This record gives sequence, C-alpha cells and structure tokens, in this order.
Amino acid sequence: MPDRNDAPTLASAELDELRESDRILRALLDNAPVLISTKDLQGTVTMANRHFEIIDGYDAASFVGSNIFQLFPRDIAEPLWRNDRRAALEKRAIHEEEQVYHRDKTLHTYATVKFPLMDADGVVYATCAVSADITDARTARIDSVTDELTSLHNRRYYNVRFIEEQKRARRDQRTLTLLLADVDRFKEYNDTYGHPQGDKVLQAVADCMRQTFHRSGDLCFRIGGDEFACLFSSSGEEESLALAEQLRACMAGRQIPHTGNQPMQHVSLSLGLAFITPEVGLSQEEIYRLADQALYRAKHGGRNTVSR
Ligand SMILES: Nc1nc2c(ncn2[C@@H]2O[C@H](COP(=O)(O)OP(=O)(O)OP(=O)(O)O)[C@@H](O)[C@H]2O)c(=O)[nH]1
Repeated sequence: MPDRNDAPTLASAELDELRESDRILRALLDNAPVLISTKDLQGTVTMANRHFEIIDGYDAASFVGSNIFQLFPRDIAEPLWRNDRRAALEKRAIHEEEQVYHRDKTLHTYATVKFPLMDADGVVYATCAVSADITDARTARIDSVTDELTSLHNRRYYNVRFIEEQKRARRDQRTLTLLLADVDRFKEYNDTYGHPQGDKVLQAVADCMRQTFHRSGDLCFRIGGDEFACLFSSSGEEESLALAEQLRACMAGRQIPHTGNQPMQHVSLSLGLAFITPEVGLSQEEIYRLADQALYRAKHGGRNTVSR
C-alpha cells in the first residue's frame, strides 16, 4: 500500500493559481458573446457555455448530457455533426458556416471553428466548437451588392465580378459573354402608366433574366435605371445569341401593354452582346463599349432585337 503521504500534493501557491485560472475560464465562458461547447465522439454535449441560452429549445437542465440529434431538428443537427466528425477524423481545426434557430425562431448563421481535443497520447476524445453569429454581417454584405427593386446584383458587384470573371475565363480558356439589355421607350412607359407600374416592368425583366440565365456561374445585374447586364459563359457566340434571344422572347411573351412602343405595343427589350475570348486582351471599358454599341444597333434596328 503506498503511503498516503507519497501522493503528489500541490503547493498552496499552485492551488491558488489553478483556482484563479479556473475562475478566469468560467468568467470567459459565462460572458463570451459566442457559442462554446464540447461534444464526445458520439455527439453528446459535454460542456456548453451560457450563451447557448439564445438557442431555440435550450434547457439548462438537460442540454449538457443530450445528443445533438435530440437537441436539434435533423436538418440542423446533420451538418453540425458532419463538421464535428471532420474535425475529429482529420485531427485539425476546420472552419465552416453553420445555421441554428434562435429562441425567437429566426435562423442565424454562425462562423464556426471546430477542433479536436486530444489526450496526452494524441488520441482524440472530443471536439470543441466556437461559433460567432455572422447573420447581420452576412445580410449587410448581401445588401451591399444587391439591387433593392429587382434583387439582382447591383452595379457595384458588376464591377467587382467583371474583373474576376474575365480572369477566370482567360484561365479556363472559355468565351465569356457580356449582354446588355435595355427596356424600349421606358421613359414613355413611366409617363403613360406611372412610376410604380414602371417598377413592375423592371421586376418582370429581372424575372426573365433569372429564368433565362439559371446555370451556376451565370450572373445577372441591374446596372442602371432600365439597363441590365448578364455575364455568362457559353460554348460560343451562337449559343450566347440563342440565350439572348430567349431573354428577348421571354419579355415580349409577357405582352405587357405599352402603347407608346410602336410597332410592338407591348414592353420589349433591346439587347447587345460582346464576346470576351481568352486571346483578346480588351479592358473592361472597351468590352462594355462593344456591348453598348451592339445595343445601340439593336435600338436603331427597330428595338425588340438582339445585336452583336
Ligand atoms: N419606374 C422606374 N423608372 C426608372 C427607374 N430608374 C430609371 N427610370 C427611368 O427609366 C427611363 C429611362 O429612359 P431612357 O434611358 O431615356 O430611354 P428609353 O425611354 O428607355 O428609350 P430607349 O432606351 O431609346 O428605348 C427614365 O425615364 C428614368 O426616369 C426606376 O427605378 N423605376
């Protein structure tokens, strides 16, 4: 039997130090405006800080000790669990966006870092998650690049994306198309039917654009009052022209009355295209000018037309 006195004892100064760091850690966990938790490898919560009070369904008495599949609906729990598993299996910190419902039933997006907790032998026994609410920042970011009336991207985003898409197209040796679309005799439409009706026309144009350019990578913008743009890649000029024609036909097909737009008598679009091939080193302004000149030809070729 080992003598009880042989057991390692902590000097009282060390004990005081441990108590102090424990107090600091608890104060941190209680006051940090982020979610901090640990889970075992079966997904059972083993620690959760006070900020979890904000989460829908949180119950201080049962949260710790419950499995995340008991705590959250399956569509919420599954991605959370997938990220925990990745951190444990890959033995590294992973950064992901995660979503959970708050007590007020609103869905919030969190930037989460998940990392494994390992014992002295390097064996993973749990994961730790630290999550900061980025819902407001995300909404602000989306708002700053979105046109309020149509929910298309705005001109600011067009300027940013044009450069990126041009570089990507050059790298991937693809042809990128810049399409400009403009509502025919829109000033007259506003004058005849009123500004609120005019707004509805702009929203109808946006609908047709979304309908026509729905492939991943297609980008649609409202870049001015009644001026719209699309950036998209295609197999070549003929396919781009066919897509532009689809957009023209979509708008004409809506048959929105516009008596001042002769001879159509309904709302129509004029469209101009410019092609950005990898070998042509034109600037953003030059490409825009080419598309704008094509749009001008469409306007002067009778409107309700696609030009290149
Ligand atoms: N309803 C509405 N009208 C807008 C908005 N922004 C700009 N406009 C109007 O859009 C009209 C654009 O007209 P113009 O650029 O002169 O050209 P147009 O009458 O369409 O003539 P063409 O382009 O030659 O066919 C102007 O009367 C603007 O006041 C908006 O957000 N809502």
